[in-house]
Amino acid sequence: MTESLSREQLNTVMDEADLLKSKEEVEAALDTLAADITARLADKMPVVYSIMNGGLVVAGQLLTRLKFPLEQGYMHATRYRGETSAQADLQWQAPPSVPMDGRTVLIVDDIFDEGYTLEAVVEACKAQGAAEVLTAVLVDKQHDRKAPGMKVDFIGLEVEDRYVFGFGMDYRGYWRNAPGIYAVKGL
Ligand SMILES: O=P(O)(O)OC[C@H]1O[C@H](OP(=O)(O)OP(=O)(O)O)[C@H](O)[C@@H]1O
Ligand SMILES: Nc1nc2[nH]cnc2c(=O)[nH]1
Repeated sequence: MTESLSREQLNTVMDEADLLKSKEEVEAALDTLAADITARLADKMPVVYSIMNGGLVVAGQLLTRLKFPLEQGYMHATRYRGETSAQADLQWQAPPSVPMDGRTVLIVDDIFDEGYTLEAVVEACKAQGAAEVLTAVLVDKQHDRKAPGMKVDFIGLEVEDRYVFGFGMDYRGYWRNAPGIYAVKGL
C-alpha cells in the first residue's frame, strides 16, 4: 500500500481535477439507464447486486428509479484495493448476500475499465446457478485493453482513458462522494 495522503493533498487533487461529467449529466445518464433496464427487466423480479465499494453510489441512485419489484443485494470483489492501477488477482471480500439460484441477476458497478472484475463476478453468479446475468455500469472507459469478449449490457456514460473518481469511484480510497465524474490531474 502506498503512503497515506493528507487532507490538504486530497483537497488539491479535487481542486486540480478535470470535470469530465457534471452531476446533471450523470443524473440524466442514470435516468436513461433506468429506462433501458426497466424495458428489459420489469417482468423478471430480478436480484440486483451492487459490487462494493464502487457500485454503492450508482446502485443507490439507480434503484429508486426502477419502479418494478426487485430484490437488492451486494458483493465485494476488488482488483485495485485503493491503488490507481489493478493488481493481478481479484480478491473476494464478501460473497453475494442474497441467493441467486434460478434468478435473473443484474450486477451494478461504477466502471467498466478492463472488465476483469465484471467478468469474474458474472462467472461467479453463473456458477451459483443464476438463470441469467446482466450487467450495468455508470461509466465505460474508452480504450483497447478490454478483457477479450467482455461486453456490458447497460452503459450510462463513456469517459476518456484516464483515472477517474466521483460518483462511487475513489482516488486512493477518497472522493467517492464527489458529485460528478472527475479525472485526476496527470493520470
Ligand atoms: O474493469 P476493471 O479494470 O476490472 O476495473 C473496474 C473495477 O475497479 C473498481 O473496483 P476496485 O477494485 O477499485 O474496488 P472498489 O470498488 O472498492 O473501488 C471498480 O469499482 C470496478 O469494480
Ligand atoms: N476510481 C477508479 N477505479 C477504477 N477501477 C478501474 N478503473 C478505475 C478508474 O479510472 N477509477
